[in-house]
Amino acid sequence: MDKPTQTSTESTQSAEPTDKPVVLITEELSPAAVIALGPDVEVRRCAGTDRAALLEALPGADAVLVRSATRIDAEAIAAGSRLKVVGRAGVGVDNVDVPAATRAGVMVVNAPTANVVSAAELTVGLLLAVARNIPQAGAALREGHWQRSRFTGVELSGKTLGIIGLGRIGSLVAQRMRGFDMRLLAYDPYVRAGNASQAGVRMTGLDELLAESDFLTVHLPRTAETTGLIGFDALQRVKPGVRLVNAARGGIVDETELYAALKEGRVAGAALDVFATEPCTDSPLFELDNVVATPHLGAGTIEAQARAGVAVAESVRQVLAGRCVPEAVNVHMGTVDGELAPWLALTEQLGRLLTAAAAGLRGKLLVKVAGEITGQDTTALELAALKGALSGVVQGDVSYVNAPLLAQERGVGSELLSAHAGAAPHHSLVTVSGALPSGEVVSVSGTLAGRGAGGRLVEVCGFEVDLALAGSMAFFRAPGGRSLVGAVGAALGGTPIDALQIAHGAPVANTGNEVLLALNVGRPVTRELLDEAALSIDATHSWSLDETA
Ligand SMILES: NC(=O)c1ccc[n+]([C@@H]2O[C@H](COP(=O)([O-])OP(=O)(O)OC[C@H]3O[C@@H](n4cnc5c(N)ncnc54)[C@H](O)[C@@H]3O)[C@@H](O)[C@H]2O)c1
Ligand SMILES: O=C(O)[C@H](O)COP(=O)(O)O
Repeated sequence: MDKPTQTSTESTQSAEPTDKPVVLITEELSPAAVIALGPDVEVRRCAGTDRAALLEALPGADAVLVRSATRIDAEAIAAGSRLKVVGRAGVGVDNVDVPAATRAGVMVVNAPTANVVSAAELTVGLLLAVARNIPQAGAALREGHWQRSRFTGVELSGKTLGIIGLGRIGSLVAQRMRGFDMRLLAYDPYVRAGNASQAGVRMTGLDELLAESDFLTVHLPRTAETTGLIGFDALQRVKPGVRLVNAARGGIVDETELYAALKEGRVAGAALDVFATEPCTDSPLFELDNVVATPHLGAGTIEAQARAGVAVAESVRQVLAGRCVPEAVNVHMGTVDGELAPWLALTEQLGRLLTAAAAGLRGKLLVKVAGEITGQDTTALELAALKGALSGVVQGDVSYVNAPLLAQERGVGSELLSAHAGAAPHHSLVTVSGALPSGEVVSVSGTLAGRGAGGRLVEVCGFEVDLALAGSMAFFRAPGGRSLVGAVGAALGGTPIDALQIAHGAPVANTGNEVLLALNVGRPVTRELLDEAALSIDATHSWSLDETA
């Protein structure tokens, strides 16, 4: 799809058939997101929090665009029988069952950087609010109370800020709070201390951070490991009088334990933007004077919403157009630029051909890339070979998303070897190889003849060929030295033969007296015709591939 010039077609949820891919939007997104989706999709809407409506709308959707309030769990993924992508217009994907999406071959994309500045700025606001009681003082004033001493606060300057999770947002918070003359500590076992110290942050263990911090701020993803991390134990170990901010995810701070610690005064104040269950309107925490609360507003700015909406809409368009995106949460394809794209298609075809030649898939798939193309990130070619190889042996859809999982389940491994040398006489070459049960190695190699040109098959099992890798193809390995062409032609009956090559074993490999007969044929060759032709020339091995399907 090209850059959008018109907005997409919009409709409320409808069962009307449409030619365009359907993008289901389940939460409030920036209008810029809908514009970015472009005219080639039909936009439908439903409330993601209305479970019944969501499950009813999902079967008609090719893509679903959500924020944090829509639960895309295994049931929702199963309901989305034609779903190709879940787009999360924001950072956290804890509301999406990513393993279930992966198994179903559905790509999950997010906008990992779109709202981080807004979230960091809200955190700064919450730190100031909890230090100076700003919202409480304002609310009291509106009720007619001019109470200056009641709302006496504390300074940030000179205090220690403990940052739990020094990722994108934690780092932006650190950068900003240095300007407030705070001493910065961070706990994040996955961050290198060297990088942190350059940013003026000292990495510590969690215990030390809890014991030394006057303010704590949480910037973790919600995972099994982080849920309840700031619970009874951690809150026993804090510096008495600490003030706590959580603008990451509800549930990381245990709300019941926090309530107890606030009541006791061990925690002097808390500012919470996120809650274990959202929306949250009647928490006991809201009864406490020393609690500041906002309704999950971290990403709630015009700028962040526009960035997140546009970024994820762009990714969804790309995925619907069959392209790969770097923001995919559950596919790791490296960088895929325009130049690599035709090589992906070629490698997928080679994978399919290999499975046909090897009559199945087992052991390990080796993907060798040589020549100029190795100047690029070729990681994705390994996935492409797996996708192609599996599509011949797996019931149901194989995609870049579920190919590694499906391969793993079948005990099939893969390896990518990339070396500049070894492509001659071609400018670039991809070879996919695997083993037969006998241990014999089967390989197929292909190249692209030029910009916009289709793939060429240049090697099959050690035999040199030069054939278009397209349409229907048939292959026979047979003893040489006889008239094979006439026999095969007769056996294939009226099947039009567009191109036929007889390749002799040497010099590519020691294939003895055997020859390879490779044909581009005008229509798919049935198993019966293939067997008949193979019998007529005493072929030791025959297979066909239909690339028109
Ligand atoms: N309130 C909002 O509206 C809002 C807006 C944006 C993001 N968020 C949330 O903020 C959080 C942080 O986002 P981010 O973009 O900085 O993510 P990030 O992935 O860049 O950073 C998270 C950090 O947490 C660390 N981490 C992971 N598990 C850990 C553990 N068990 N112990 C210690 N550290 C651990 C990681 O190493 C990483 O450095 C996420 O939960 C995100 O969903 C909330
Ligand atoms: O993870 C995020 O990006 C934030 O929590 C924002 O969530 P939202 O899109 O629902 O505001």
